[in-house]
Amino acid sequence: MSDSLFADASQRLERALKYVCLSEDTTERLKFPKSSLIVSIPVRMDNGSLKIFQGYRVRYDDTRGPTKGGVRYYPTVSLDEVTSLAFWMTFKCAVLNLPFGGAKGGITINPKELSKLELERLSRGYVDAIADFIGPDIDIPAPDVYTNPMIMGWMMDQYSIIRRQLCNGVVTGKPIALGGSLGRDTATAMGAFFVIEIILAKLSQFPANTTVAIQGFGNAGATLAQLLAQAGYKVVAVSDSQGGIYAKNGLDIPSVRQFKESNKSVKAVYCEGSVCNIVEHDVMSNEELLTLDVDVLIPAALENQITAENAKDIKAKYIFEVANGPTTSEADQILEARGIQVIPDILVNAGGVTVSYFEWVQNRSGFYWTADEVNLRLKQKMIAETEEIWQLSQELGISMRTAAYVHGLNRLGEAINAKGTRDFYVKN
Ligand SMILES: NC(=O)C1=CN([C@@H]2O[C@H](COP(=O)(O)OP(=O)(O)OC[C@H]3O[C@@H](n4cnc5c(N)ncnc54)[C@H](OP(=O)(O)O)[C@@H]3O)[C@@H](O)[C@H]2O)C=CC1
Ligand SMILES: O=C(O)CCC(=O)C(=O)O
Repeated sequence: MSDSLFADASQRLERALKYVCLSEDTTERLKFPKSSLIVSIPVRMDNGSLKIFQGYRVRYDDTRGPTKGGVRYYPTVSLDEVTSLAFWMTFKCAVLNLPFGGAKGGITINPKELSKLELERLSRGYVDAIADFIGPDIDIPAPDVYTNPMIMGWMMDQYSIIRRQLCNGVVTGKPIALGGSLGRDTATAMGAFFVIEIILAKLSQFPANTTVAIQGFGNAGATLAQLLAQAGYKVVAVSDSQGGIYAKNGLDIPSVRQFKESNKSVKAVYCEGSVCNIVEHDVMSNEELLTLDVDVLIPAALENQITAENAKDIKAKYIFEVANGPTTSEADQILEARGIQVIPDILVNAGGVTVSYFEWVQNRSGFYWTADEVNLRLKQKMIAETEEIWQLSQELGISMRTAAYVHGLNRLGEAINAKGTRDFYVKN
């Protein structure tokens, strides 16, 4: 595996470029981020000490519109990771035909170690540091791993203070009371659910005969587990950062969610000495969950989970990538050779940014939609783009991942070409 996540991510672009007709200039542009910002964020801690945290924001490409993408708070966040996530956002927005380019942000921090007030100071400090880099028509942050609507509300408020006017379109995924959209909290999972339903129906894999394992039990993973269980799929395993649980006849997802809420983890070891309503189950590691004998595997936590080391041991027939970048490019080739279908992140998890787009539209128009309107529009978009990518994959005989990149590249390439070469800036 390449040491650089971005170098590995770029290989997907290289593969897809063989199937599109783009000029060399256009191709060259797509290989580099437009601009990258590294900031230091001083935070006064509750004990009076001052700590400096490192933050990032990368705007990858803005040809199709203002850049868009979440902000991650995680101990391993780096410029390389944020650049890769911004790259994926660029393709994701093109795949869903949203009028956005791609961006991402992050802070190297374990937010679980901060008090609520420290977290608020950190989030406001981050916006102070990146304020000239973002804006409703420039770059629009949103939630990602270990960030949430409360943090988005603080960020929007801080930006509005700096600009001395209410700017609720600068951030999406906000609390409803501050201009958030109904349905944004469930959108990533709901979008993934629509993709899973369409693809599995095409492959004659029906809910009652389908076992599912999900890695990651946060906003995306837990909501999707619930949607799948409600639809009759047998969700047999779930996990979080502490490890996983498995029940061969299926877990009762509402009980697991309730249990996690009060015990911080799904892992059964936390059951000891407390009342646990989860059906009888085994505990397992995250690594073990990935190689379970299930029909569907759903990585919904972090990148680089399925690698050249464990790809040969994967037993699932279908992988739906809810996490960004959970499969390395080496693993992709092993899985493809073994006939395991991988449905890629830039399609499967695109429900989140799609409803973020709806939120931005609602903020700009000042006219708010019902949850049914949001979910219906999300469903229409997810179905339409999934069908197109499926057709491309069938016609060209390529994987769903390469087909998704080709689909996005066609739109991106057309937009880059339409802008012209701008050569007069660089020649002479
Ligand atoms: N939220 C969104 O709108 C979107 C999210 N995504 C992607 O989906 C994935 C999950 O995001 P989201 O659900 O929002 O994030 P959350 O912060 O809500 O949840 C993250 C989950 O991952 C678990 N986790 C953290 N570290 C590890 C680890 N080392 N091994 C296994 N599990 C771990 C967490 O465990 P614990 O609960 O114990 O902390 C938690 O259950 C990410 O890849 C994100 O980029 C993609 C598109 C949109
Ligand atoms: O909602 C958004 O704008 C972006 C969500 C995100 O970060 C992602 O899709 O990975």
